[in-house]
Amino acid sequence: MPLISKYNRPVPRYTSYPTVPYWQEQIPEQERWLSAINRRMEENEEVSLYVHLPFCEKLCTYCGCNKRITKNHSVEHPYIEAVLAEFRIYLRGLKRRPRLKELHLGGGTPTFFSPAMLGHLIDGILEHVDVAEDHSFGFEAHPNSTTFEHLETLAARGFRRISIGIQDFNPEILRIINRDQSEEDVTRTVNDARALGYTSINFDVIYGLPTQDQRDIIYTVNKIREMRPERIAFYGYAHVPWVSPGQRAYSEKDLPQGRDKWNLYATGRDLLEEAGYQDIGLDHFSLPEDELSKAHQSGRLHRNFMGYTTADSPVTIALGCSSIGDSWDMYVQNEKKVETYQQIVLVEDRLPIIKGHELTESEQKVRRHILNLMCQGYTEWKAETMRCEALERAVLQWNDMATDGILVRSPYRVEVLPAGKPFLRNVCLPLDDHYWNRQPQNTTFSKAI
Ligand SMILES: C=Cc1c2[nH]c(c1C)Cc1[nH]c(c(CCC(=O)O)c1C)Cc1[nH]c(c(C)c1CCC(=O)O)Cc1[nH]c(c(C)c1C=C)C2
Ligand SMILES: C[C@H]1O[C@@H](n2cnc3c(N)ncnc32)[C@H](O)[C@@H]1O
Ligand code: MET
Ligand code: SF4
Repeated sequence: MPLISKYNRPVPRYTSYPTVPYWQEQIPEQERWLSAINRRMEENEEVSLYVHLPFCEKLCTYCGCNKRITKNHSVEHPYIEAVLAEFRIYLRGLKRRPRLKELHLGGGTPTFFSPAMLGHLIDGILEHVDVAEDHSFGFEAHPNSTTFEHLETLAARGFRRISIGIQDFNPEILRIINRDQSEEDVTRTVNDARALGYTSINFDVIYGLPTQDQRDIIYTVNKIREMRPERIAFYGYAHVPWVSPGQRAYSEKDLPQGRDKWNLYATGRDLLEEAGYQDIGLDHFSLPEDELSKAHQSGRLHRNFMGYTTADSPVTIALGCSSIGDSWDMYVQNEKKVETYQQIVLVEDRLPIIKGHELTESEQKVRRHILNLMCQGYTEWKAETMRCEALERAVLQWNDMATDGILVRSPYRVEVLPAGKPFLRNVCLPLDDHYWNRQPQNTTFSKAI
């Protein structure tokens, strides 16, 4: 397939636009960020809350997330106190009482924390907010540390969604990526979650792990078919050893690349579709009865830093180290180092913002087009409000892509074809003014496939 060689180059994942490497130099002021949130909340007091819980007991060598490895659980208490202190700083600055629509505990490993500590965290948040009737609360679970008590504690506080890190089911692959997890751990977590009333279970799975081959993907997808989680995040392994030195633990020669990696993806996708999962766009599959599939069909899909969601993008307040907040016209990111984060919040009593970006009007339009492509597979600009300069360059490049058969063009419209779905990131690239003004060094983004 020649398309692979043409499109398999470093491309941003577009979890944000502009992407983080192109954010402004200056650090945004706390007051500016608070007024951006307040402005947004004047129209809609709903809030999406993300809490980053960075600790893990053991390093999975492929991991590209912001995490801290330790077996010392005395870190739990000061960290939770810092998160609650950070939330209180927000509450002081907000003009309205938030109505909590989404709550997501990400990591690192939220289940590193004891159930009691997580209960304390959630209670400390819920006491200051109203909860939206159609709220969606979820957390990331490591199968080897998720107990019945964790699931029970969070279910009692309104959690109905759980995302389980699987990566691969083959014990040999798990050994190579230094991951302690058994099939029994996963089955137990899934069964307990279902028994406790969780309605949406997600599995994170990765293709392209070191030494992973067709048999591993088939084996893994067959296990998925048996357990039937509502959603699958099927990620391509991102090799970024300059950010995640743990990835130097294995030889690059063992990484499936190019056509081999593509075939792993294609096999996984075909088997998932055969089992009734729908491809809803970049990396994500879901069963037709799941909210995500329904939102996809009715055009209500939204995408944020954590993947796809169904909400109409309320403001995201992000707590914890390295978290990213988003008011649609502004992003901020928190200090990444645990100790510095805690010092700023607990001692200096201010928000730990270390970078951010205020979007210009044209950046907001580009962001809208990228979201449309990622969430609906098409975008349009007949309306004056959707026009921006970036489209002039984009249209030229899209016309070329149309001849490759990955998208169709019509006046004021571009639509990605099924054959183009794996190249969604490439279809967004022509819109990225920052990228074309200043092309990055090779060590910024991971490859498309
Ligand atoms: C739980 C771990 C997380 C994963 N992604 C994120 C978290 C917290 C959120 C995230 N992902 C990226 C950014 C940077 C934002 C941007 O530039 O727009 C954030 C905040 C993008 C990203 N993700 C990975 C890499 C290498 C990059 C940057 C470069 C690029 O755009 O390619 C690796 C990676 N991390 C996660 C996944 C699923 C993943 C790759 C598939 C989890
Ligand atoms: C949160 C999820 O992110 C995925 N994840 C973490 N690191 C990487 C990487 N380097 N490449 C691809 N996916 C990754 C895992 O599947 C994890 O469960
Ligand atoms: N840490 C958990 C796991 O690996 C959750 C996903 S990775 C952030 O299973
Ligand atoms: S994959 Fe999950 S458990 Fe493993 S190091 Fe990354 S955050 Fe921790």
